[in-house]
Amino acid sequence: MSLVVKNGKTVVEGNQLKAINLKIEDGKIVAVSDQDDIEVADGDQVIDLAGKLVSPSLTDVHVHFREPGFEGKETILTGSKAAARGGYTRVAAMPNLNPAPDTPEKFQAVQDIIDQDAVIEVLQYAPITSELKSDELVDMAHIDAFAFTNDGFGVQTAGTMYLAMQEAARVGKPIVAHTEDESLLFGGVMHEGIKNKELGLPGILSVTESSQIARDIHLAEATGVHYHICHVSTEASVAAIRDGKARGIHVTAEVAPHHLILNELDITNDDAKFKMNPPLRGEKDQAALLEGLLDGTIDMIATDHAPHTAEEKSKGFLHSPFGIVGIETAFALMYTHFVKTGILTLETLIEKMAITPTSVFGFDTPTLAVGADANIAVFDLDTAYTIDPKDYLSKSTNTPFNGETVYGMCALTIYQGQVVYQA
Ligand SMILES: NC(=O)N[C@@H](CC(=O)O)C(=O)O
Ligand SMILES: [Zn+2]
Ligand SMILES: [Zn+2]
Repeated sequence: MSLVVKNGKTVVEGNQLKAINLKIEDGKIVAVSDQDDIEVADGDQVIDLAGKLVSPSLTDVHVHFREPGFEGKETILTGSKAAARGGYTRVAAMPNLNPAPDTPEKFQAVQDIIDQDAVIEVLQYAPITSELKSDELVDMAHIDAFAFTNDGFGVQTAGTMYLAMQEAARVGKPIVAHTEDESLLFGGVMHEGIKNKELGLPGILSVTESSQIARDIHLAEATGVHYHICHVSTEASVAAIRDGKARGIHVTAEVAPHHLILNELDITNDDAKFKMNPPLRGEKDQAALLEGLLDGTIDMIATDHAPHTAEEKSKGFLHSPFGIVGIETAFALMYTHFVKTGILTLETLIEKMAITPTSVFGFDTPTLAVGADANIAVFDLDTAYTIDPKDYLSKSTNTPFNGETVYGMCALTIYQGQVVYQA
């Protein structure tokens, strides 16, 4: 039995679309046509897309699925279903878990849950240091992760980071970094700018992030490692990355939709739905992130999907955990704020959400060509949708975007030829 997906549209270039019809068999795309001429045999399943956008499915290199240890917030099953609802068929999950997967055995235990429960491809990161504390390196040669990261925490000393990068370079794996110098934190919970003063809350300086990025870019140069930076949030960070790239250092970076769409002035009150790490920054930072995305300094969009329970998030900026969910709404929010407004083309958006997240890490790059794996996302660009927490497949609903009306919600996701989400 085959699956025929007809009457879609796909991007040719920029915002230019053309008709597309596809036939899928045994997990592969076996026919592609711009005419409605694909043969349908008895028993084939046919899905009529009525003009919706067909894209290679998305990849998110930064999610938190919380299993093992924090299953009340999310699990690999619920997180992967939520990702499928967002149009993703590949995600990379952060290792700030309990226990952290910092030995081959603990890593394999998470892999076993993924093998059993994940509805899409879930790649698990391993920590850089034991228990994500900044001293003892994990056994990088014997942990089967595609990359190492202490996300949630910065690596606090240059010496530890230097040794980690040296070893990662030796085993041919990237170092992925949450950059935060804790000696520059001073108890901050919100960007040190305008809003924290209005609300009387301790601020997080921009240099808390950018000084560690500058340090690490020099260390990456010295060690030759592929150094990838998580959730870049400040103007100075973008400048440091631009400079590093210009000097030929192997540095790559991601930005989260919330840092592109919002800034500190969007925070209405002491409500932790706006609390994430790094924080919503100033207007100049927001503009610099967009500029960095457009000029290629920032390679990709990653959601930093960080689920927390409503109870945990009810305690204001001082006492709630950092983080917001994002994987179910990232494409629609980006489409609504940047493509519909003419700032990004549809081609660029797909590039930053489906193509560069794969090419940067050496994963298979998805295409809509005959012979390719049938990993496909379909987005409805024409129907308005109000983001409703009741619709989430994630266990958690902590985001400031609930209630916002958007275009571009995912209508269908196909992973290895199987429908893993249908609206
Ligand atoms: N981004 C966040 O605010 N929180 C993340 C940790 C992280 O990504 O640093 C989390 O695990 O909740
Ligand atoms: Zn982080
Ligand atoms: Zn994170």
